[in-house]
Amino acid sequence: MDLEKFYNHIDQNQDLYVQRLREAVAIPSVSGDASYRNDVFRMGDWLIGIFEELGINYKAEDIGTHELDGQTLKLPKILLGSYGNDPNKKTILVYGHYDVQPALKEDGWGTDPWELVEDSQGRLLGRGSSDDKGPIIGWLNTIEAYQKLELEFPVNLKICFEGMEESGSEGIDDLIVREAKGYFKDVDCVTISDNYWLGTTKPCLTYGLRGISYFKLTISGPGRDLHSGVFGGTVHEPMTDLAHLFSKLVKADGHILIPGIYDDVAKLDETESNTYKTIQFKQQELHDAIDSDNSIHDNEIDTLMHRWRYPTLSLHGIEGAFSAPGAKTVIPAKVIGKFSIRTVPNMDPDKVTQLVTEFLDKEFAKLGSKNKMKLECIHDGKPWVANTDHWNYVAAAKAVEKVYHVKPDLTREGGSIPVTLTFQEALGDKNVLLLPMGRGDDGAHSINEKLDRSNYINGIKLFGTYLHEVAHIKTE
Ligand SMILES: C[C@H](N)C(=O)N[C@@H](Cc1c[nH]cn1)C(=O)O
Ligand SMILES: [Zn+2]
Ligand SMILES: [Zn+2]
Repeated sequence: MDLEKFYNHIDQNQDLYVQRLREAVAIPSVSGDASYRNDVFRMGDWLIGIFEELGINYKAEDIGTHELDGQTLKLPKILLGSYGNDPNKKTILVYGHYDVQPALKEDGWGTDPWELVEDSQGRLLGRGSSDDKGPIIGWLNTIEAYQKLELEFPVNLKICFEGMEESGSEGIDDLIVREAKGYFKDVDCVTISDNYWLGTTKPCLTYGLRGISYFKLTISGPGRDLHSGVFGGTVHEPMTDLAHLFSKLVKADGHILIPGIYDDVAKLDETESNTYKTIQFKQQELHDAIDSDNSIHDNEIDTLMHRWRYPTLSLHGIEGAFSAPGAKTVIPAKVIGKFSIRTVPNMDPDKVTQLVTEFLDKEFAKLGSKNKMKLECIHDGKPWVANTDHWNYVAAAKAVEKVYHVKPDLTREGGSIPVTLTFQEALGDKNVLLLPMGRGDDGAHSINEKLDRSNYINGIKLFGTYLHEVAHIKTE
């Protein structure tokens, strides 16, 4: 295959690809907010339109309903696509998600989050540009480029795009297990592009993810919100209890205070320790990505270890608390604290929930409060680490070298993609590769999320080259 011709074609079609991403970003497919559910459906339909244009066989799997914000809602369909069916070719499964995190202009976005805006530095700003609309559309652009150039597609491609990843991937595990010997039967390996380079200049292949256990801690007491001047000092205030409990979970330096939480964390051995020494990463890249220098650790290795191989606990928010500007003197009647624990090998989600429950029950009892406390784990997913000696990683490394003229770093990721381990296990220990498209400063989940035009375009080249390399690599 003439890769130069392939790359030229992609360069020449940049604007078409950007336009596609623009259309996708304009659909606010927020899975975690019931009021956007129709937009998540619309986003699925938009992708189906492209599947049809490209002649991808597909099924849109109905996976039932779930409860959200006190409503029973239909879950977004899981799109299963199939492109090519040649028994002499390898079969690669690509997974991605078409839902996004919430975004409000007033959170601090410089532009409308649902309008793709390209700035003077070639950054394509918009919610979902990097996580994960750019990458999933990247795969579809890759198929189109092969078609337009009338090149033989190098592999059989299976596609699995879901619309609930940002909200715990509800319903997908059952589908994967159910279809392991059906739709996913011939899959040789899995590739996921849903994470980011470590920094801003060097591409990487990612072989590990942290798990996540996400908790909802509800404290309720008074039957209604109260006037603090009239009732302050005479009632147990839910917010006071919650603030107290939050303060017991984690220290300011990030150390988790829940007894037993570190017990199962994999011990650091010399082999692993050595892997951190060669990674190209500078503290300054962390500071640039967070627009601040408030890092806990003062060196790169500790920073990476605390992102990849140690658990962390983050406090995310409080539902029901007064949060508007001004000075409302309210005592909220019910507050719901949200926090999550990023888990690492060899932690077990059920044990994490048990430890958190026992600890908070004990701490709440110490308060002597007449309020009620309820703890729920609303979703969890296990950590994952892969074997990087596999041909899947070798092919991807060759592709990176061809497109970026540099050997990729092998990295782990602090975030979570719960479905990764499900694929690996349900498909009979098939290798899974994370092949990121965007950069470490893309601001996924944050304000001003972006995907650099060069990452998007080179990412399409990378996907096409990777499939070409997979087709040619020896598998024994
Ligand atoms: C790494 C991936 N792009 C991602 O953002 N994953 C989310 C998954 C999640 C779990 N609960 C809510 N979202 C993440 O790591 O936060
Ligand atoms: Zn995400
Ligand atoms: Zn994602």
